[in-house]
Amino acid sequence: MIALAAPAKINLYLHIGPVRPDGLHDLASLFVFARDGDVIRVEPAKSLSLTMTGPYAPLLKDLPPEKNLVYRAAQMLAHAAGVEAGAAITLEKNLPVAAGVGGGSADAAAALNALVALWKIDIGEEALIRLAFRLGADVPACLAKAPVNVSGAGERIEQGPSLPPLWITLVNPRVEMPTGPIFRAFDKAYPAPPAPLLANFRAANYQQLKQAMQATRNDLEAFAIEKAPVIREVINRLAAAPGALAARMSGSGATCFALFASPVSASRAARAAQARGHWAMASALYVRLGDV
Ligand SMILES: C[C@@](CO)(OP(=O)(O)O)[C@H](O)COP(=O)(O)OP(=O)(O)OC[C@H]1O[C@@H](n2ccc(N)nc2=O)[C@H](O)[C@@H]1O
Ligand SMILES: Nc1ncnc2c1ncn2[C@@H]1O[C@H](COP(=O)(O)OP(=O)(O)O)[C@@H](O)[C@H]1O
Repeated sequence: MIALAAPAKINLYLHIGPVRPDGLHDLASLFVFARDGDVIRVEPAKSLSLTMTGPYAPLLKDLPPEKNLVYRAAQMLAHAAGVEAGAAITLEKNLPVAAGVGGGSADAAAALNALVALWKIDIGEEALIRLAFRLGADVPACLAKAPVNVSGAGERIEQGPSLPPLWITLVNPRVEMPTGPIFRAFDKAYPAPPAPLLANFRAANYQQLKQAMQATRNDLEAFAIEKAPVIREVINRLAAAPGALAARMSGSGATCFALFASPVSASRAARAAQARGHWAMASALYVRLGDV
């Protein structure tokens, strides 16, 4: 049996540009990953099957298997590599769904990595990235767990900066925020945005990290707040939490995050959010390549 973490993805910043001919937006982002999230387990089997466990599994139970990103990842990989064997896949779904923390993308990426190992497939990195991108714009970046600079619509990935040790608190006010409509609201407000630029995100220490966060933004935040004003309150509370270095929304929302230099401060902020009835999780971040 092979078990792989499918960690929560966080966009430390997210700069959005124009729509491309393929309908996706050009973007520039720094993706980082928490040490916790969903878990994928794969075992040899004659055919392909998917079992779901965990607190958010019930939200996906009505999704037909061929729409589940994990099952689709397995089917596409088997087809691309000419694999006849099956796999018994288990998805432990701990992350909220349609939440801006890339749960489905992380699951798909972990399933690809796990099945490449289980089926002993010799697939090059570039071919795996191309296959991942067909599953979802975020999936290629989720193949890595270290910080990555992401551009294109998600298919261009480069090693990101090393960061100081960081802990993160993720808070979701239990609002589902489908990604497509948020991009469409952005298009209405900015019919001709400039090309998005990767930030020169230097963050060798906490002071630089704070400055780098102040110099960047999440271009989708205002549009998610329009749909769910509670997001603004969540960000303000996180920013005011003792020890918070920065707070922002991730992806298209509604999950927001704060960064901390100490695990105790991160856990305290998560407990405060849970006491208000929100979903919250505190975790360490993968901050450099050697971490993973
Ligand atoms: C916004 C981001 C930032 O990391 O994250 P999430 O909020 O989804 O976690 C991503 O770009 C989301 O990636 P992902 O969730 O994989 O998107 P997909 O399933 O490929 O696309 C869902 C929809 O989002 C829009 N979309 C997505 C990516 C992109 N670069 N441009 C887009 O316009 C399209 O309308 C698309 O139909
Ligand atoms: N394994 C999966 N986990 C979560 N969502 C999935 C999965 N497979 C398919 N989906 C679909 O993908 C959509 C986006 O989910 P998710 O990746 O959690 O959100 P986001 O892209 O905002 O982070 C969900 O609404 C769901 O219908």
